[in-house]
Amino acid sequence: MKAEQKIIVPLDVANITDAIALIEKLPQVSFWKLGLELFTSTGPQILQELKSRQKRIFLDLKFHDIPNTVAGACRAAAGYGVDLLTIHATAGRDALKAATEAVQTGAAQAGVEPPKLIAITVLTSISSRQLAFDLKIPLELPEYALEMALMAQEAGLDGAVCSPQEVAQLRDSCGNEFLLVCPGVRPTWAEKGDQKRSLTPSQALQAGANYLVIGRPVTAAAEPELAWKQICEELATVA
Ligand SMILES: O=C(O)c1cc(=O)[nH]c(=O)n1[C@@H]1O[C@H](COP(=O)(O)O)[C@@H](O)[C@H]1O
Repeated sequence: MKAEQKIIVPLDVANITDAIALIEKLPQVSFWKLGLELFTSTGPQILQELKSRQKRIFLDLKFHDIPNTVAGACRAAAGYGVDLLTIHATAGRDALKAATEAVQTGAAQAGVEPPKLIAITVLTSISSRQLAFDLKIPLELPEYALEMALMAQEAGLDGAVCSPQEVAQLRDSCGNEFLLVCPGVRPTWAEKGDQKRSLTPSQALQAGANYLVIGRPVTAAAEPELAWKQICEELATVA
């Protein structure tokens, strides 16, 4: 796979018009993420736009609820025929197992390929200090992220979302088949914004990430195409 196919760009925009404008501004992007903002504002409508352009789709709805409810949501989401789907590991082992089964059922009922189900370990906007003081988690952040990933793996999920700072450790412990997706990626020239545990694209890939989610460094750049090109050039040096 070419390095640029490992970059997922989020459609973090308010409406379908802005989403289509972004997709058309960056025709080189082959993998798009549909997240909470756009899905809440416009529903699944944008999925058809992406499919008609042969794009891969990460449906990032970050489910977090009781087992019965996440199972229902996963069944419905799997029916859309997307490539990746998220759930929070902190929904717990029973919810993760129920979700794993539900994506298979939902996809089979719709006659589509099931998505890879991946678990959020610790959001990349959370610092070690916030994990300890606000969320009252007594483990060190890397250890906690690893525990969440291992629980997801035991529950039968396909992979996890983690920050680039934990990806090497997760890769070592979870093996090569486990999909590791890293947001919180920042080229040296980009602002961090609300991301607390970032590394550069080349560092994240070298550390073992399968995919990088890179949003604002590209989408909020004065020249998004140029920013995309710079990131691809950086990645080509490691791929
Ligand atoms: O699930 C995600 O994609 C995700 C998990 C996480 O821990 N941190 C995180 O930033 N994300 C998403 O990754 C994207 C990062 O965007 P930028 O910070 O603009 O690069 C956003 O769409 C977030 O919703």
